[in-house]
Amino acid sequence: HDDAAARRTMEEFAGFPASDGGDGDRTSSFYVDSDGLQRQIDELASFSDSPAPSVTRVLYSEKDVQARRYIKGIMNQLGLSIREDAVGNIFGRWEGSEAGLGAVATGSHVDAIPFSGKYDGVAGVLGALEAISVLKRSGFKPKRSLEVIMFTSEEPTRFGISCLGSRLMAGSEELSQSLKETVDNQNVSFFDAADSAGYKMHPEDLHNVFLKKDNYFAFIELHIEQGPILEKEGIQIGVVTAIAAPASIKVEFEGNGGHAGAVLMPARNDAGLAAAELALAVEKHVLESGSIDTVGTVGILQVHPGAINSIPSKSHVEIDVRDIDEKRRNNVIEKVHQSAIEISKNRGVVLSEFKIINQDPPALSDKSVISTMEFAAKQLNLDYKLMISRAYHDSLFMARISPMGMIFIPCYKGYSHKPEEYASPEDMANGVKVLALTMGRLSLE
Ligand SMILES: NC(=O)N[C@@H](O)C(=O)O
Ligand SMILES: [Mn+2]
Ligand SMILES: [Mn+2]
Repeated sequence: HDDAAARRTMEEFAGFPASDGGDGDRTSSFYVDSDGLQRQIDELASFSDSPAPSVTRVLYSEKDVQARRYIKGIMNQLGLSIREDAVGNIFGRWEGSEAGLGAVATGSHVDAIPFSGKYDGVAGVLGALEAISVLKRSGFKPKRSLEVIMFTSEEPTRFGISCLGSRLMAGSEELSQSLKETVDNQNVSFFDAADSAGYKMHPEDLHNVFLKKDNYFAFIELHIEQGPILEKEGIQIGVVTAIAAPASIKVEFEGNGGHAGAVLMPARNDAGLAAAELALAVEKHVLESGSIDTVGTVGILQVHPGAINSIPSKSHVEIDVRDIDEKRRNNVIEKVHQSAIEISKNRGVVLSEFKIINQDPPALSDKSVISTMEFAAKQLNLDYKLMISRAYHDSLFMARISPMGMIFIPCYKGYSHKPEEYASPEDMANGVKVLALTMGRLSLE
């Protein structure tokens, strides 16, 4: 990919001759410090509650606080003005010449589910900060301000709520209410956990997290694809056109438990078997949806008391169902609910909870943001592919308050949510350049 084209574009943007220092010239207009970026990715991965190469970084944990401090350190070095809202969404701003105009924002998350990798979310935070460096190095002067956001809790790990920070930014009254009763599996309340991480707040402060609809002119998120398509097809950039609709359900069964030896099979009301049967029912309904785009996962299945010689008296199941077609997904959810009721009847156990935690609509990327990302990839002579995201992202909610777009880069065998997750420095650099060019261009609109 030739930087000359990018340099010409930057000159058009910036309206001044960019230096043409040639190879290795750190000041050349479009230089990505790949080594520096990789160093940051590795350093951030060290803030983990699980051994390398895995990363575990749960919301408001000590490691999360360390990671937040690390990100603010880089924002400081870049001379960005830093703001944090009540729940700890962190904003680093590069003031534009027309600060009154809606800013162009980018960002992602640094929280990581148990035993995952070091690129999910991180690529879109450290990569975004490097994109700002690229623009600053090129001498670019923004008109609209540029803002890098580190969202609080994209992963649903601690409180079962995904995209907690971006949902609130997008004005989720429902969430601001439910957080008042929300506790984690150690019975720690959301507010006590936030307080332990330095985010002391009162429930009514949650409304201050809400952002106005036209707060941002555009929001773009850089992310690893988390699927195998780009790598398989040898394409460098994914231009995301839509994000699939995620839903998550919590189910609890209660039976009467008892002695594994003394209670004969006909006399049992086994909550564990009810959970197992429901897990298979989820798979059945998803496979019968008639579309490959419907996916269903039982990522959490727990039985109580959890003793080999005790019949499970309680079971806890958490189900993740997604599809790019909201109606088709909701049909599956309804069928799963019917199965849960049937199973509880057939097995004489109580369906003590069937709670839909979230049932979000899919999001569409904004056409003009898409064409700007396509323009940027072309300028950089990078092949790109229009594609949908099956994973959800903070972009799903930012789309509610801002024209949204996402940039995907290939990742090794499409691995994600596991330690083997990997994106090459070259692919990271490509993503950073497309993001920088896209933000630069949108900032001048
Ligand atoms: N991008 C990403 O991994 N988001 C997840 O939280 C998900 O489950 O999709
Ligand atoms: Mn993730
Ligand atoms: Mn992510």
